[in-house]
Amino acid sequence: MAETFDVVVIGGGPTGENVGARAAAAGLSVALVERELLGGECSYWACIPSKALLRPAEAQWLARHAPGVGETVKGAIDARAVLERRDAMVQGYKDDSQVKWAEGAKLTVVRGHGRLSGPRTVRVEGSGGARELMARKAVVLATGSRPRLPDVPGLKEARPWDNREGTAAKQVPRRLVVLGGGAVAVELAQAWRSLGAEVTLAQRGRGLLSRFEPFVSQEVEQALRDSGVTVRLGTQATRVERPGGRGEVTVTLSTGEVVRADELLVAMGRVANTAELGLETVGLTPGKPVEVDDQLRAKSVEGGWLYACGDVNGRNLLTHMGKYQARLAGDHIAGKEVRAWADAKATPQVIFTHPQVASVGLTEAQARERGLNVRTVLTSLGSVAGTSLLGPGLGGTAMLVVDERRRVIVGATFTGPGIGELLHAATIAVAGEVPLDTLWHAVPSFPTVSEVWLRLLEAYGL
Ligand SMILES: Cc1cc2nc3c(=O)[nH]c(=O)nc-3n(C[C@H](O)[C@H](O)[C@H](O)COP(=O)(O)OP(=O)(O)OC[C@H]3O[C@@H](n4cnc5c(N)ncnc54)[C@H](O)[C@@H]3O)c2cc1C
Ligand SMILES: NC(=O)c1ccc[n+]([C@@H]2O[C@H](COP(=O)([O-])OP(=O)(O)OC[C@H]3O[C@@H](n4cnc5c(N)ncnc54)[C@H](O)[C@@H]3O)[C@@H](O)[C@H]2O)c1
Repeated sequence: MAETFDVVVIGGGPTGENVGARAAAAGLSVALVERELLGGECSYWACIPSKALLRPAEAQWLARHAPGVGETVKGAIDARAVLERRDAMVQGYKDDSQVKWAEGAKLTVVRGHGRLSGPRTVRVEGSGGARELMARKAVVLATGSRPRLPDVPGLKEARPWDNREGTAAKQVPRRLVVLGGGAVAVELAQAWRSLGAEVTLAQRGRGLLSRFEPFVSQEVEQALRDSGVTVRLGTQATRVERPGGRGEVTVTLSTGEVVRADELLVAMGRVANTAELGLETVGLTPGKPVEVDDQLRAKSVEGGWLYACGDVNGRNLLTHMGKYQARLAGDHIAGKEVRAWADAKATPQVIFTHPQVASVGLTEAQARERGLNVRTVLTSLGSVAGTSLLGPGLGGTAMLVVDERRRVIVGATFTGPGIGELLHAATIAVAGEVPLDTLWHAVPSFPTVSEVWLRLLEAYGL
């Protein structure tokens, strides 16, 4: 006999938890199906542990630049203490506190692998057997993503690290090769280097973090080199050898260079978790992201009962954007009118390297592709007293992309120490379409790094 709920959510990561909580807060009954740990990839093997691994290196870097302090900060980071802190931040890979939270939010947690077995029905297979769940109003797919493993000869057999081992390893490898040049690659390369590993990063493209403004790539490359990471650009692995999948790994690059290491980390993008989700029972194609409309409903499924939020829909693979979609989907299921527009024009992101990278909205290239008449302004972070006070040698760059027709900011990018905390001002300006002439009256305090906003507006001509 099927158990009936108003809403059945498959996947209890940050997205699934939030959509469930939002719907439950509106008075709907919600089943939250999770096959592993409530809290998802983000809590245990992605955002949280990677930031826990990176934070000490940033603190050390900032302290070393602080006048009068730098000289006192000598020696290497205590890797054991950092790994212990990481373990604490991931709650020892246990989800008791998240379960408690979910129960407090009136969600019924169902353990097991969920899959659609037809319209509005979900079959859950867990250790206690199979259960059939029926959804009166909606089924929400929030199953996230998994790492993409390219078809490089010998790569799979070499048993490489992905984001799981790359964030959960119990020991620091002596030598680490990182394949990829996106967010995961740059963050984890710098993290493991700071803990003592010799790191070589090999990236196929000509630059790192290619989705950002081009200056970001150059600055992050320099920062990685300054941290002691060996960076190889415009190259990719053509062969990987590791007899028996253990011990030394040998990576041959397309340039002919051979790199030997103790571990190999693959950070080459993600694949939506839709392969074993029963999508075929409702006319969708397994293995691909579930395409959604602006109400987060799966396109081409009749009746509007199937939603997909977070990494699984491929819109924006970021926790905060998954949670944004989740809030809107939860509201829509509860009967409110919603439209998810921030995805397309005001997505913020912070890369937690030192220096940090923070951006929101469109890059100059994206804005031009959309046919906007744009003008950019660029300034150095070092131009304000707030940055100088952090210490000599700390700088960065700030850039705005302005839509000339409307005189509003459509994109902003910053690099610099702790700059992620400056981003929300830009996100408000972009999402709120605040006219530049109004922004001129948003006075930043002296002497904060935020005064860079003044320099940017002056550079624009205000
Ligand atoms: C190393 C790394 C660092 C990152 N750092 C950041 C960061 O700093 N900031 C940021 O915003 N983003 C970051 N991300 C991206 C972020 O982790 C994802 O965008 C986020 O986890 C997506 O949340 P989600 O709920 O959609 O999916 P997930 O977190 O992947 O959760 C999906 C859940 O669904 C469960 N599940 C899957 N299939 C089924 C099924 N059939 N039945 C039952 N349960 C199922 C899974 O077990 C999992 O618990 C990082 C990613 C990586 C890899
Ligand atoms: N701080 C953050 O916000 C943060 C941190 C980590 C991850 N994330 C998110 O998680 C997602 C996954 O990150 P990611 O770094 O794995 O993916 P990504 O898409 O950001 O980067 C993938 C990288 O792999 C390279 N690549 C892809 N295929 C390749 C191939 N066959 N050979 C060689 N190189 C190849 C690409 O050039 C690119 O540099 C991203 O969407 C990212 O935004 C966010």
